[in-house]
Parts: sequence; structure tokens; C-alpha cells
Amino acid sequence: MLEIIDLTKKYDRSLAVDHLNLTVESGEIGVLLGPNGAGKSTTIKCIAGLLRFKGEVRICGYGNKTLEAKRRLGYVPEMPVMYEYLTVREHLEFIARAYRVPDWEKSAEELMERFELLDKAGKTGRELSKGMQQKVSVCCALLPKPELLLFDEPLVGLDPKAIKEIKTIFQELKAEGRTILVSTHILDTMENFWDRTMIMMNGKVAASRTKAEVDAQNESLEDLFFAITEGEKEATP
Ligand SMILES: Nc1ncnc2c1ncn2[C@@H]1O[C@H](COP(=O)(O)OP(=O)(O)OP(=O)(O)O)[C@@H](O)[C@H]1O
Repeated sequence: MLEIIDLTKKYDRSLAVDHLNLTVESGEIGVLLGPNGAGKSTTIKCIAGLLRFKGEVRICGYGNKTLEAKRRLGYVPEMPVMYEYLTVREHLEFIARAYRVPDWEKSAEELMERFELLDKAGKTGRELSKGMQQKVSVCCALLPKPELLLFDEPLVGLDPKAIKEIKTIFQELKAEGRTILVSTHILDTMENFWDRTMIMMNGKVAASRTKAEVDAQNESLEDLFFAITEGEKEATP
């Protein structure tokens, strides 16, 4: 479970996230939407503990800076960050050792197979394309089986097979009762399996809806997005 209470983040004098509150329950897929510059990546980086902020972020009840929270968190950043001289397999081994993942070799092989990385397992970070780096980043986040997974624009630059695999994985994680927060601009790919959406504008949640609420209005995620961001609808958070 993820709880964000009164999160505020300023870069120098510019306010990127403004007293933001949101909750994503265990077994839910939360989708963070919003125009460019709305504050989505900043929010995700604050949750991941990469930025200082005011307010509170709780992961399964633990403050996000604690070891208990970090153990339960997986993060796929917008831009993959690779060690230039580690191979794909060594990246997975590094994560497995850091998180003390038991029997990691089998899980790592399965993940590499799902993302068509087995034949790239011996390639180093610097030898990988952007899309391959993105796939390694996803595999590294999934390997420790965290309770909360943050995906910042996970589908950008991936090939169709990897996109299909990620969508399947979202559903598997949900079925296992994990908490997922995805920031994306690619609305139609999330259409069928999200549970809760938060639409951000100017650092605030301009609207928060469950899928049931949106379905009851006979709307799509895209309809809701434009209604909120283009002001056709009263923004009721
Ligand atoms: N490192 C930084 N230093 C100063 N300002 C920043 C920094 N990173 C982001 N910002 C500002 O914070 C605000 C929110 O940016 P953020 O990257 O969180 O938005 P976003 O919703 O993820 O946008 P996008 O959809 O374009 O990725 C923007 O006004 C941006 O210019």
C-alpha cells in the first residue's frame, strides 16, 4: 500500500508538487496522469526517496526513507540508469545480492527470457540500446518481488513484445496483491486494467477517480483526461 500525505516539493523557488495527497491500495494499479510538467516524475522520485520533500510518504505503513520501506519498493525510472561495465546478468546479480533474493538465478533467467534478453545476458550496459536498457531496468525492479512498484513512463521506447509482457506483468502483480503506480502519457495501453487514476495539474491532484466511477459515466481514461485538463469538467479532486 502507498500513502502520500501532504507532499510538497520545491526546486529552488519553483513549486513542482503542491500539498499532494494520494493512496493506492494493495492489489491496485494506480495511474498518474497529467500534462508535461504537471509534477508526475517529481512525485515518483519523491516516493522512491531520490528527492528531499515536505510531507509524508508511507510504503506498507513505513516511512519511505526507512530500510523496511526500501526493501518493499521497486522503481523503474523514466531514463534507465545502467552500470556501463556490468553485463545484463551482472546487473541482476547485483540487485539479487543487494536485496538478498533467494534462488535468484532461476527468477533472473525467467525475466530475461520474458524480455528477450537471454542472448544479451553477456552484453555490458554500454553495449545495450535504450530499449534494451529499459528492459533490464524493468527486470531489476521486478527481481526482488517488491510490494510497491513505481513505473515512470514504462512503455516508451519498448518493442511490442515487451509492452505486451509488461501489461501481463501488471496484471500478475495486481493478482498477487502488490501495489503499482504507473505514470504514463500512453492512455490507451492502460485502458483495461487500471483501478484508480490521479490526474495532476500544476503539482496538484486535479481529479482522482476509480475505474468503477469512470465506467459508470461511460467514459474512457482519455475522455476523463481531456475533460479535466482542458477544463470541460469541474475539477473535483
Ligand atoms: N531538476 C529540476 N530542477 C528544477 N525544476 C525542475 C526539475 N525537475 C523538474 N522541474 C520542474 O518541476 C515541474 C514538474 O516537473 P516533472 O518532471 O515532475 O513533470 P512531469 O509531470 O513528470 O512532466 P513530463 O510529462 O514532461 O515528464 C516542472 O515545472 C519542471 O520544470
